[in-house]
Amino acid sequence: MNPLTADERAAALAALPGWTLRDDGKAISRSFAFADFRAAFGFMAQVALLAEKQDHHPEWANVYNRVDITLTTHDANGLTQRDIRLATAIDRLA
Ligand SMILES: C[C@H](O)[C@H](O)[C@H]1CNC2=NC(N)=NC(=O)C2=N1
Repeated sequence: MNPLTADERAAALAALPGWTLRDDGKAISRSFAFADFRAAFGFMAQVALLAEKQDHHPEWANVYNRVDITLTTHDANGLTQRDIRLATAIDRLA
Protein backbone atom coordinates (compact mmCIF):
# COMPACT_ATOMS: atom_id res chain seq x y z
CA MET A 1 0.00 0.00 0.00
CA ASN A 2 1.32 3.45 -0.96
CA PRO A 3 1.91 6.20 1.61
CA LEU A 4 -0.75 8.93 1.64
CA THR A 5 0.05 12.20 -0.15
CA ALA A 6 0.23 15.41 1.87
CA ASP A 7 -3.31 16.32 0.74
CA GLU A 8 -4.63 12.88 1.70
CA ARG A 9 -2.92 13.12 5.10
CA ALA A 10 -4.50 16.52 5.78
CA ALA A 11 -7.96 15.23 4.85
CA ALA A 12 -7.57 12.12 7.00
CA LEU A 13 -6.32 14.11 10.00
CA ALA A 14 -9.25 16.52 9.75
CA ALA A 15 -11.54 13.53 10.39
CA LEU A 16 -9.46 12.31 13.35
CA PRO A 17 -9.52 15.02 16.02
CA GLY A 18 -7.03 14.29 18.79
CA TRP A 19 -4.51 12.64 16.49
CA THR A 20 -1.44 14.60 15.45
CA LEU A 21 0.84 14.09 12.49
CA ARG A 22 4.52 13.57 13.24
CA ASP A 23 6.84 16.22 11.79
CA ASP A 24 8.13 13.86 9.11
CA GLY A 25 4.55 13.06 8.00
CA LYS A 26 5.11 9.33 8.42
CA ALA A 27 3.06 8.64 11.56
CA ILE A 28 0.14 9.82 13.65
CA SER A 29 -0.09 9.78 17.45
CA ARG A 30 -2.67 10.16 20.16
CA SER A 31 -2.63 9.89 23.96
CA PHE A 32 -5.53 8.33 25.83
CA ALA A 33 -6.11 8.77 29.57
CA PHE A 34 -8.29 6.49 31.68
CA ALA A 35 -9.44 6.33 35.29
CA ASP A 36 -6.75 3.85 36.29
CA PHE A 37 -4.43 1.09 35.06
CA ARG A 38 -7.21 -1.48 34.87
CA ALA A 39 -9.18 0.69 32.43
CA ALA A 40 -6.07 1.54 30.40
CA PHE A 41 -5.07 -2.10 30.09
CA GLY A 42 -8.62 -3.14 29.20
CA PHE A 43 -8.49 -0.62 26.35
CA MET A 44 -5.13 -2.02 25.24
CA ALA A 45 -6.56 -5.52 25.19
CA GLN A 46 -9.37 -4.35 22.91
CA VAL A 47 -6.92 -2.50 20.65
CA ALA A 48 -4.75 -5.62 20.48
CA LEU A 49 -7.71 -7.65 19.18
CA LEU A 50 -8.50 -4.94 16.63
CA ALA A 51 -4.88 -4.90 15.51
CA GLU A 52 -4.91 -8.64 14.99
CA LYS A 53 -8.17 -8.45 13.05
CA GLN A 54 -6.75 -5.72 10.79
CA ASP A 55 -3.27 -7.28 10.71
CA HIS A 56 -1.97 -3.82 11.53
CA HIS A 57 -0.21 -3.13 14.81
CA PRO A 58 0.40 -0.05 16.93
CA GLU A 59 3.59 1.30 18.43
CA TRP A 60 2.53 2.15 21.95
CA ALA A 61 3.47 2.80 25.55
CA ASN A 62 1.53 2.58 28.77
CA VAL A 63 2.23 4.38 32.02
CA TYR A 64 -0.41 3.67 34.69
CA ASN A 65 -3.62 5.22 33.29
CA ARG A 66 -2.16 6.59 30.06
CA VAL A 67 -1.76 4.89 26.71
CA ASP A 68 0.28 6.63 24.00
CA ILE A 69 -0.29 5.24 20.52
CA THR A 70 1.66 5.87 17.32
CA LEU A 71 0.47 4.46 14.02
CA THR A 72 2.68 4.07 10.97
CA THR A 73 2.94 1.47 8.24
CA HIS A 74 6.33 -0.15 8.51
CA ASP A 75 6.00 -1.99 5.19
CA ALA A 76 5.43 1.35 3.40
CA ASN A 77 7.77 3.44 5.54
CA GLY A 78 5.01 6.00 5.95
CA LEU A 79 1.40 6.77 6.75
CA THR A 80 -1.18 4.76 4.81
CA GLN A 81 -4.91 4.13 4.76
CA ARG A 82 -4.27 1.18 7.09
CA ASP A 83 -3.21 3.63 9.83
CA ILE A 84 -6.28 5.76 9.25
CA ARG A 85 -8.54 2.70 9.40
CA LEU A 86 -6.98 1.53 12.68
CA ALA A 87 -7.10 5.02 14.23
CA THR A 88 -10.77 5.32 13.33
CA ALA A 89 -11.54 1.97 14.94
CA ILE A 90 -9.51 2.84 18.06
CA ASP A 91 -11.45 6.09 18.46
CA ARG A 92 -14.69 4.10 18.38
CA LEU A 93 -13.42 2.01 21.34
CA ALA A 94 -12.15 4.87 23.49
C1 LIG B 1 3.20 -9.87 7.52
C2 LIG B 1 2.31 -8.87 8.16
O1 LIG B 1 1.06 -8.86 7.54
C3 LIG B 1 2.89 -7.48 8.06
O2 LIG B 1 4.21 -7.48 8.53
C4 LIG B 1 2.09 -6.42 8.79
C5 LIG B 1 1.81 -6.71 10.23
N1 LIG B 1 1.48 -5.51 10.99
C6 LIG B 1 1.92 -4.30 10.61
N2 LIG B 1 1.74 -3.24 11.38
C7 LIG B 1 2.22 -2.03 11.05
N3 LIG B 1 2.00 -0.99 11.86
N4 LIG B 1 2.89 -1.86 9.91
C8 LIG B 1 3.11 -2.86 9.06
O3 LIG B 1 3.73 -2.66 8.01
C9 LIG B 1 2.61 -4.14 9.40
N5 LIG B 1 2.76 -5.18 8.59
